[in-house]
Formats: sequence, structure tokens, C-alpha cells
Amino acid sequence: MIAVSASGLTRTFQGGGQALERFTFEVPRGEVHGLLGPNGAGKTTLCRILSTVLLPTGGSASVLGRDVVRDAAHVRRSVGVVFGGDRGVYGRLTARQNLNFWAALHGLSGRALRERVAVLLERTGLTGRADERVDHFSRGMKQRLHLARGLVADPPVLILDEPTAGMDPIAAHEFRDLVAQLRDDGRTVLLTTHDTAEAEAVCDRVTLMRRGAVLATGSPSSVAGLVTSQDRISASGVPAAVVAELVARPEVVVLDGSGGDRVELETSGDTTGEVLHLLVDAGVTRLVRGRPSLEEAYLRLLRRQGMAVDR
Ligand SMILES: Nc1ncnc2c1ncn2[C@@H]1O[C@H](COP(=O)(O)OP(=O)(O)OP(=O)(O)O)[C@@H](O)[C@H]1O
Repeated sequence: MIAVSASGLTRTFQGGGQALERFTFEVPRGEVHGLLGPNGAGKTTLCRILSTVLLPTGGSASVLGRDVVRDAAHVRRSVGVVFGGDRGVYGRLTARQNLNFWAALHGLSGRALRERVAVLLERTGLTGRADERVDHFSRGMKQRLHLARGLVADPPVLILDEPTAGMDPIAAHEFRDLVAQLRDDGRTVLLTTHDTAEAEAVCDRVTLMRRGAVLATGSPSSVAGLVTSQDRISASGVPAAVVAELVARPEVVVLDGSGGDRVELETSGDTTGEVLHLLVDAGVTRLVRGRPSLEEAYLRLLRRQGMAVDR
């Protein structure tokens, strides 16, 4: 069953800004799906439309078969939203008091409320700090509290907008483990990220977005392959004459050719076969052929867009 879908989804802002342009995708139930794209690609706009806080200007979207515009009340009940940052948590209250408040807003009271809050604190690893003021919390703990809030109504679909932005690597790792547990519960998770390593670590599939449209959808490795048709070849023990010959070929991109008998190259199509033959004929046996990682493919995409990349 499809949990989240968008068809020709378009959002234009007053003044002509186009955040989504005929965006179409489907997320099956039980999948962790990553939305990956540079600043301004339209990720947050898509999350806002799917969580019914923003109306589309064209096309349609649905959650568990319910249209986000016509059936907004139903969609709202089935979606938990976790936006990052400090918005929405009350710093002067403790984690438990925050959750008590949100659980009460969802109509829980008495023992049912206390039990639900205890389960959420346990689930998000906050039980030991439940009675501390939230403004003493680290970024990672605040984000776990946000997640607990998103889970108050036990929604089958969760939307996480940059959940690990600003977290240290350990906190981010722990948060990703939590996301994996949510999938194990059978929930569908849609998360936006700029972090390709995160997308590779937690997402079953990713959608790469550019200027409000889908550039590629698939498993993290297949998306890397769609963005680039380049093959990567690393070889060591290469005779100097062969290194020189490879460096001189215009259709071969030499990523690293300065390390004596080691070369790292990018090629594509027929050239890949020719380069491999050349290396094997020269007696090279230490040879690895692969595809660029999702991160390399993503950085290449940003560069193609003329965006500065710091590395
Ligand atoms: N309320 C608004 N009014 C006008 N333009 C907007 C509005 N909200 C978003 N936009 C524009 O729509 C485009 C997509 O923005 P959006 O925030 O969805 O991108 P994003 O992929 O989430 O970016 P980021 O990674 O920076 O969060 C941007 O060009 C943005 O300037």
C-alpha cells in the first residue's frame, strides 16, 4: 500500500517564486524515504503540504489514500511532524511537562496520559532526564523530545524535517537508530536531509530534488548511478608509462595520479573497458572498479547547478 503520494504537485508563491513544480513520487507503507536536495529545492514546502499546513497551487497529494486538501482533518490525524530547532518546545518546562501538555491537547488525561508519556519518554531515551528543564537539554535531546511530541498521537506516518541538523555525530547516530526503530514498528518515515551519509544509513529509498522537481528516486546506490554514469577505477602497481598514458587521455578524468604507481580515475561507457584492458595488459592486478557514492553524485549535481561546494 502507498503511504504518501504526490502527483504533479505544484506550489507557487506570490511574486512568482516556484517551490514545487509538478513534483510526483510515491512512498510505500513502512519505508524510510529521504528527500535530498540543495537549499531551496522545495523539501520543506513538500513537508508542509503533506502535513496540511500549506495548500498546493496545483496537482494533488495524499497520505494513506486521503487527499491532503479535501480530507485535511483525516490526514492531520495520521501524520506526525517533527520540524527541527527550538520551535515548539517549552524551555522552562521539563520534558515530562512538555509531553503532558501535548498529550492533553490530544485529548488524553489521567492514567492514560501518564502511561502514554512514560512510554514516549522511554521510547526516545529521555526517561532519565524527564524531570529536567528543557532549556538545559542538548540539541540532540531537544530533537528527541520533538520526536516524542510527533509520536503523541501514535501516527502511522512521520515527517521529519532535517531531524539531525546541528547535532554532534553521536547524537545524530542515536537519532538514526531511533528512526530505524520507527520503521521496525511499521511506520512510514519521510525525512529531509542534506546529509548523504545519513540518507545512505537510514533510508530505504531517496528522492533527489532539484528546483521543486524530482531528479531521481530509488535506493541510495541506484540514485547515485542515475545522477552519474561515471565508473570509478582505482589501481595500484601501475607502471609509470601507463600512468602517463592514462593521464594524457582527454576522456579519462584523473582524480589522483600523483602517487607514483597509484591512480584513481573516472571514465564512462566504452572508455571504461579500454582503461581496464590497458591496466590488465600492463600486468596490474590491484584494481577496483565501482560507482561514485551518493555523496559524490550529490556534490556533482550541486556543482552542475553552479553551486559552490566547500570541498
Ligand atoms: N513563504 C514563502 N514565500 C515565498 N517563497 C517561498 C516561501 N517558502 C519557500 N519559498 C521559496 O520556495 C523555494 C523552496 O523552499 P523550501 O524551503 O521548500 O526549500 P528546501 O529544499 O526546504 O530548502 P532548505 O534546504 O534551505 O530548507 C525557495 O526558493 C524558497 O525561497
